[in-house]
Amino acid sequence: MDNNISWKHVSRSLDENGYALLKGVLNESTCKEFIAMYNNDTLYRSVIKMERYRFGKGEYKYFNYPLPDALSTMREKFYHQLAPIANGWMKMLSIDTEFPTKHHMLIDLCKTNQQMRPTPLILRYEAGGYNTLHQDLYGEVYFPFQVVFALTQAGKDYTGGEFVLTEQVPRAQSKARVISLDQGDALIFTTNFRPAKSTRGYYRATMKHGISEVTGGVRYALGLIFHDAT
Ligand SMILES: O=C(O)CCC(=O)C(=O)O
Ligand SMILES: [Fe+2]
Repeated sequence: MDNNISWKHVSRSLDENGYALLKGVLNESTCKEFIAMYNNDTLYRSVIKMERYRFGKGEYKYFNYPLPDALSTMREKFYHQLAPIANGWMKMLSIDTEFPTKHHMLIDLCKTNQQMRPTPLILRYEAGGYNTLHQDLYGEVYFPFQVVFALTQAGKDYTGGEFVLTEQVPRAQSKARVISLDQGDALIFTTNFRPAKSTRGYYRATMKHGISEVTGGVRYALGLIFHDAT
């Protein structure tokens, strides 16, 4: 993983937009290693066919514990940098939550709420696949940011399949953003809301994410969610 991430840029972009795009975080061989893991079923605790739950069309697999080392390490590193930003948001919104500095301490908090199952996942979509707008909340304990890594290359491995982020403020319809990811890029984004500024201070702008329809080829992505699930 590229360690030259500018966390100042990340913090500013999250504050302004609710997401931050990091170019070229994973190299091509690391992306291929994750894709190769997809068919190793010993690595996963469950396989979800998205149609069955009307989540969209495609398939994803939740990793089991112990996570592959590379994934555990990335989760700890990202968490450590994102926790202070999350705490800043909680303050802005007057929410009485303070996230611990280390990821294993968040996992301990999850355990106290019976959230014990890992949530990192790999997703796979073929032509016609898509992911409906949603939020990845799996219990009362949740970390407000998550990360998605593009494992395949748009325009080469697949077409369509763009990341969509919507933002909804009170008494208005949703605004959508489409974010183009290249293979190896990481997108950090808010799981359920961002602080938006008004004349009376900050309020919560609800955000959801999804994937537009894949029109050809096969698209893979790796999702890194920090809290465990019930
Ligand atoms: O890029 C993808 O397919 C995953 C999008 C998503 O829902 C996530 O990362 O949580
Ligand atoms: Fe998601």
